Amino acid sequence: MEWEKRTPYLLRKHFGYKNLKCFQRRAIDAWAQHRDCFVLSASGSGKSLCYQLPALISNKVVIVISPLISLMHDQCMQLAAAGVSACFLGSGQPDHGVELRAMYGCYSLVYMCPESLPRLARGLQDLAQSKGIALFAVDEAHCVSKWGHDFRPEYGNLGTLRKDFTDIIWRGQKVRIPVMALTATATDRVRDDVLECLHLSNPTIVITSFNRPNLMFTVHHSKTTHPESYKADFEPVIRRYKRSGGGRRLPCQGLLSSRSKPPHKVPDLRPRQLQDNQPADEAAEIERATCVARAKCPEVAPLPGGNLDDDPEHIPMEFEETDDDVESYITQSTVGDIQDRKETQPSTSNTPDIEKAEERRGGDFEVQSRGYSGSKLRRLRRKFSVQRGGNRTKQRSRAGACIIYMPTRTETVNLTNYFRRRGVKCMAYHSQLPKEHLKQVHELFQSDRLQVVIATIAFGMGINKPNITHVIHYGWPQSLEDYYQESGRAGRDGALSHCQLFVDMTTLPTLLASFRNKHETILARNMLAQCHRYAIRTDICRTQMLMEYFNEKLPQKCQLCDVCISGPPKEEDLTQEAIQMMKAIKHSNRGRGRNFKEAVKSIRHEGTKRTTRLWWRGFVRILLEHGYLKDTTTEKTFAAESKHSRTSPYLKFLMPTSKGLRLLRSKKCKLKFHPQGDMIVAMQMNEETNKNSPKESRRTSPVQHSKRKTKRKQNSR
Ligand SMILES: Nc1ncnc2c1ncn2[C@@H]1O[C@H](COP(=O)(O)OP(=O)(O)OP(=O)(O)O)[C@@H](O)[C@H]1O
Repeated sequence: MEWEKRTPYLLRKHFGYKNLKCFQRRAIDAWAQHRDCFVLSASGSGKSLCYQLPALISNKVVIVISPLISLMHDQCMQLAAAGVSACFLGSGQPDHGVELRAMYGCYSLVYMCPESLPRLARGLQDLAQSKGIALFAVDEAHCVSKWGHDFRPEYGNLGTLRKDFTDIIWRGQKVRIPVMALTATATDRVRDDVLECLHLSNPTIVITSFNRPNLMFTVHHSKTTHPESYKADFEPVIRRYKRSGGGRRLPCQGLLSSRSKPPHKVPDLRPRQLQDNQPADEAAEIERATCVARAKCPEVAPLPGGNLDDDPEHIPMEFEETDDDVESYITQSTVGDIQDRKETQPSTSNTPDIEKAEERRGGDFEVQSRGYSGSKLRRLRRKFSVQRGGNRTKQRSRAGACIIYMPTRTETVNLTNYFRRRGVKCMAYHSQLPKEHLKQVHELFQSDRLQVVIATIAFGMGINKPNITHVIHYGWPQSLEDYYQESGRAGRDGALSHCQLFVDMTTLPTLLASFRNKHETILARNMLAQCHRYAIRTDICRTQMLMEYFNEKLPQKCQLCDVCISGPPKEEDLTQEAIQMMKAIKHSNRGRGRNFKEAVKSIRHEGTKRTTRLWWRGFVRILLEHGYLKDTTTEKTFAAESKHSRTSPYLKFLMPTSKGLRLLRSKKCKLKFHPQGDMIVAMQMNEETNKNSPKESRRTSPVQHSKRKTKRKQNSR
């Protein structure tokens, strides 16, 4: 094929790769045949190259539709480093000359938001007929679909591309400009929706495995809203980053310096090599970033005096108290929603304070950047190659970088403070912080000068940083698409990386506030149910479960996740419990079944060692999954939307199935199951209460308990 001849040279020259990956070859081949294409490939697999290379091969312009300015900016910077001219257009572009030059074909790649498309329609037509447009690439194409996890209504208008650029006259010939849609997260339904909305005609579908074999998925139970939990859950992270030099002394600067205390004289215990390699200006840069943020934000509260060391025992010996702490207060004060200063404790409220789509988009920021071409391009390229090859980067990234996702904005700030007090260099990121601050976080993190970012979902799309070794989700994600996409930020260099999920298994995930119609609410709850199922199951490999969600069958277990490593818990004979539940719901079956809570109450009254509703909820879900019971309410609402409809955690009215009734009649049947996450937590809680309660009340059923009570009353009479 003609295009393949130039590829090795271009690949080596601009990107330093030897070969195209198989899926990249297929996508570019479709483009070369003027065919539309849909590319579905794991995050970090290299989708960008599928539309970047056509620009270089054809010497025409590639128009890339992208959802966030920050994302476009990152890509332009990376292309500049690769010696490819690129620019982005739209509200974030301060230089109007860039738009003019872009429409004259001065840049190989032109990025724009979908909102800009109607305004630029005329210019694009002219460009297509003059310099020529090689391709329209719709990046993060799942935003097109309202079934996707990042729906953007403006993406719905992109269907016009196919109509408007089908018969373009270029150098006397009629050409059809292909459209390429790319995404890393799309279920079958989302994929079909994208194809339909974009009006792709007879597209080539390129689907690769979703699997990222270097990601270790683990799930942990944690009372994520409990004040003690930060300590238990984050100590390993803190230790890692303290060791790698996160808490060194920062130089005092400007308005912050007068507030800081003189440093304690403590011996510097850090390894020699580390001390020598740590540039002092980085910390100053972080500080400067927040100074700027503070200056820009009118509602900044005065800095609190004298309470930097209200937790002195937590200031590590080898780290002097840092001015970074002061910065954390600035970060708080820019939030405006934090009242007191006891924020080293997690929020006790479990109510998420963000609306998902808004938060994700709100995390975008404007960038003062013109296009990259000519001498500017060469300068940038030199600068980047020095940074890339430099020793400093290697030294800094030894512990890897880490993103911690918190469910609420308040909690991002709380945890940032907590980390800083323990000497870890980190910054908060959420949509309500000043844009200047967000931009700085991006830049510092990207250039390895910041190790930990504590963020809401606003920080995610487009973070293409190779050495992120840990992504932690602290609280229930809203969907497995979200979870997988955000976790996909880890291990992009191919190195083994950790994706940890901390959830409170005693609670059910709740929806973030948003405008949804009834159907969308059902869908969103269904997505939550999938997250719950993922976290609670103790007997299926986590990666296999994630792949199953994306309709991919992974033939082997990953051998990395917590289920594969520790193995499922021992099977228990739960026949008696199954019969108890079956009996409890059988008798009040009047067409709609028995309320789950009432059923548990009646079982407790009869006497059982399984006293918590939490345990029964887990167990009922097993029975539902195995077809012994059905949930009449969730069946109606979930069945249409989910292949896992039986496993919804939101139990309401239960009825035995014919299989369940057969179990009641049979004398020999034995039911053995692995207890699930919530059942294990319930049993542990039970044990603890038994340990702490007086001996006589241990392991007594409510019936025994009430009998004992009457006896006591009689005696006293
Ligand atoms: N042919 C190739 N050979 C080797 N490495 C490659 C190749 N193509 C891409 N990569 C590398 O893969 C990494 C991810 O690339 P890219 O940002 O395009 O991923 P992506 O699929 O767009 O991810 P996301 O969906 O998360 O945005 C980059 O660091 C890039 O260097």
